[in-house]
Amino acid sequence: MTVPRVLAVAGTDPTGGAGLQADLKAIAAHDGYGMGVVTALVAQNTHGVRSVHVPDVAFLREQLDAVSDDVVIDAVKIGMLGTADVVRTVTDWLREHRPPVVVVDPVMVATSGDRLLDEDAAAAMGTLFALADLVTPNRAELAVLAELAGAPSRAPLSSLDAARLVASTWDVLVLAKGGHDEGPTADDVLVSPSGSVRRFTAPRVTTTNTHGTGCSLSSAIATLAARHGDWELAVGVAKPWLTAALQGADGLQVGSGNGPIDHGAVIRAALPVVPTTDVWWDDVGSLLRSTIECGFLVGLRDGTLDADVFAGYLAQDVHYLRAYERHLAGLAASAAGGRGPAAAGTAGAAAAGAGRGPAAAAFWAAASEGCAAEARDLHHRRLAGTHADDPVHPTCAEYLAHLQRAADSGSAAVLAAAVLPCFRVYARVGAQIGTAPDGHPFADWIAAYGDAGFAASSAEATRLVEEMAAAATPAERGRMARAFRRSTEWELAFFEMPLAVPGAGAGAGVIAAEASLLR
Ligand SMILES: Nc1ncnc2c1ncn2[C@@H]1O[C@H](COP(=O)(O)OP(=O)(O)OP(=O)(O)O)[C@@H](O)[C@H]1O
Ligand SMILES: Cc1ncc(COP(=O)(O)O)c(N)n1
Repeated sequence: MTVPRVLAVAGTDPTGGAGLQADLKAIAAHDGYGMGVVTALVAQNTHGVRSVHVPDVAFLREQLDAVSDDVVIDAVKIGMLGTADVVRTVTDWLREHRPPVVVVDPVMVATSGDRLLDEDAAAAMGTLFALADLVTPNRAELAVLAELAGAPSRAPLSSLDAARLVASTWDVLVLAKGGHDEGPTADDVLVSPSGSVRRFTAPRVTTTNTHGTGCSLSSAIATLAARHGDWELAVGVAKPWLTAALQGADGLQVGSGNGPIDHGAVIRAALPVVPTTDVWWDDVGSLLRSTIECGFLVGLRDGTLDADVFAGYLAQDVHYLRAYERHLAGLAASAAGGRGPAAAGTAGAAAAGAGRGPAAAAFWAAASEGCAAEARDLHHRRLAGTHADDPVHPTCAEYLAHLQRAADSGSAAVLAAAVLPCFRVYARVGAQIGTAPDGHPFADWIAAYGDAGFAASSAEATRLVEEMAAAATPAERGRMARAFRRSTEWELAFFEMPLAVPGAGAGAGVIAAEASLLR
């Protein structure tokens, strides 16, 4: 089954709620390929129409021909036409290039009350209807069309009779929309030229954000009719989609008047939720591969690493852990509501209370204590007498300076993102290295990397950072992402440091080459 190629011929709405912009969203929401020919440029927003510019009809024809000369059109939806000249131009084009599905939404007056079709143009609509499969008037438009079809203006017909008259007059299906009716349901009635009727009912949604419902419904129906080849199926699928879009409308917060419906409501509900920290993790994929493959870790895994090189690495690790321990303690204090990096208080994740509370504080405090114990143990057990007095290597110093900047940023969320790679990279390295055979020179170290408790800590740290990212402002989330990426770069540099050629920058070259674009 190919993706339906659906052309919308309509006016514009720069705020994206109605007209061509809404059409394209509705078509995309139903897995169609949307195309658009502009009949009128409308300066409007959720409060109403400010002005309308109708381009020359010769240009309109050029737009229409540009599409039909090149693309097979499976369905066309016609919306705002504006003037009688435009109606005639579109009608002439349609006579020559009639696609298999033609839906006309006879847009006459906007929700705001502004006229979108000249009075003399309504009369020209009849010839257009005769070329259509389906016409979708609202209540007021149906009354005008019924009059055009010869109904007496002094004794108005019921909606059903008006729809039957319009359908039989132009041999077209009519969907008489009930959005402007009252009652607990919003019912649309599909009437055929022979007078048969099918009612589509939906709960009425309590909202003032109904801008563009008509445009969206007709585009959805055109796309679905092109796919299913059946009008009742098309209306039956489009109607609950529209109801869901209305239910989501208040959540959009677009404009302060009659806002748009949420065209993405149904799709969003079906999309997988991708945690922010997973997005960051994917972003550093190549750094992680370089880390796993670096000479130091390969030597550690296969046991060929020089013991003195390893001791030199551990000496730097001790320097690192002592600072890292302080940052984790800072996060614990901040999570507990005391003095910590968030105390300087930017509005954002910390202010929203994310990643805070006694459990978060206890987690960071335990992690900090774990670090302190690890540093002491390494210092006494592994380094005794060898590298105990090594000065801080520039790579280690720069990584720590990066963590300090994160701590000084005033955002606990940024600091939490900056400390996270140390958890995650080590847990990943542990999982990758697996278990060492008996007698392996670095067996105890490899066991520490692969410790299940450490993997669980990494998962918990990730969960807390995820919470903070979810509550952060976009700007703060961006700073978190960059702090995370930068720390991951430093993790790689740290592993490359022991085997780096002296004077070559000891890993700093990697940072220069792969550094984040923005710090
Ligand atoms: N409050 C509502 N709750 C549920 N459905 C609604 C509501 N308002 C409108 N609808 C539905 O929206 C669709 C459009 O109907 P409506 O009668 O409002 O057309 P319209 O006036 O052409 O739309 P527009 O607001 O774009 O001009 C119909 O399916 C209608 O039943
Ligand atoms: C270009 C254009 N087409 C149609 C409508 C009707 O939509 P609504 O009645 O929801 O304002 C509109 N406002 N603008």
